[in-house]
Amino acid sequence: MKFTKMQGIGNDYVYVNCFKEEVKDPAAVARFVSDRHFGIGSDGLILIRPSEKADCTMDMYNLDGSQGAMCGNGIRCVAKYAYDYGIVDKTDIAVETKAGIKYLHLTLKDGKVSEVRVNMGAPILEAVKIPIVSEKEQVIDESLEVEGKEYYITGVSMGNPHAVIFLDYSPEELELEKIGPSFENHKRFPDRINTEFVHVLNRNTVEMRVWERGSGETMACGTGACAVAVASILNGFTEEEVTVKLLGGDLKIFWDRKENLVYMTGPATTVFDGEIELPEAIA
Ligand SMILES: N[C@H](CCC[C@H](N)C(=O)O)C(=O)O
Repeated sequence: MKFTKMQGIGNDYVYVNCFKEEVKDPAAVARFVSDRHFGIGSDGLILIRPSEKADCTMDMYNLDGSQGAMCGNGIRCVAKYAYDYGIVDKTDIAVETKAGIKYLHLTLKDGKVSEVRVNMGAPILEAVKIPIVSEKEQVIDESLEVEGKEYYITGVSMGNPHAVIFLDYSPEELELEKIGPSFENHKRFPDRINTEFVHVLNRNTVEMRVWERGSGETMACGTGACAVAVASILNGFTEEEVTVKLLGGDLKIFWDRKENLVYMTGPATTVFDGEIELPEAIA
């Protein structure tokens, strides 16, 4: 199977061009290729497939084989891939996802994609649509007990579910691998959840770490950064333009409250092209 390894501020996936390749069992292939010792090593698998309604379709699978509806760092790389590998010959691109069609703009420098701006659509705040079990219609700064400790979460979906927690200290002090799974699998999250731990630095800047549903801690999460910016604005901590500092780099998020649309701007990088022999059982 031919693939391209790409990363968006360190959130790395194996990309397969399904205009040319066929992947019969994406969940199993995701688990195999993601393994950093027996496979290629990645946060998951992204299939780039034809679409009837857009320039292409993005299907995203986490490291554990579960499918996510949307992937922010991933969709920037899909747009760059589509341009670089000739699926499109324009810089305004539409990508179909399970969270609807997303519209992207590629910025070129010396003919190369240097930055990608994504219209991520409207944030979803209704608890039942995230989903998060709650008595209230929205989950804003709501208490959640995890392993006997009380945290306060703000729930936002960007097509995939997020619980945002604000700390008054740097998230680098957290032992994420210890507490992450307890959030991910908490009974109040029927579809599991991506959890972001945030420290507000000023009215336009926050720093965060993320424990992703199905992938564990990643260097960055685009939809997570959008959820963090929305939660920061809802809680009155920042302005509508927020620089989100993640382990792998920064993303610029703008929540246009008038249009109720979230824009994410960041890089997309191709690491290498490769070919891998899949085990017979999943080939
Ligand atoms: N890393 C991705 C998000 C993956 C979300 C996935 N973990 C799920 O929702 O199951 C991003 O850049 O948005």
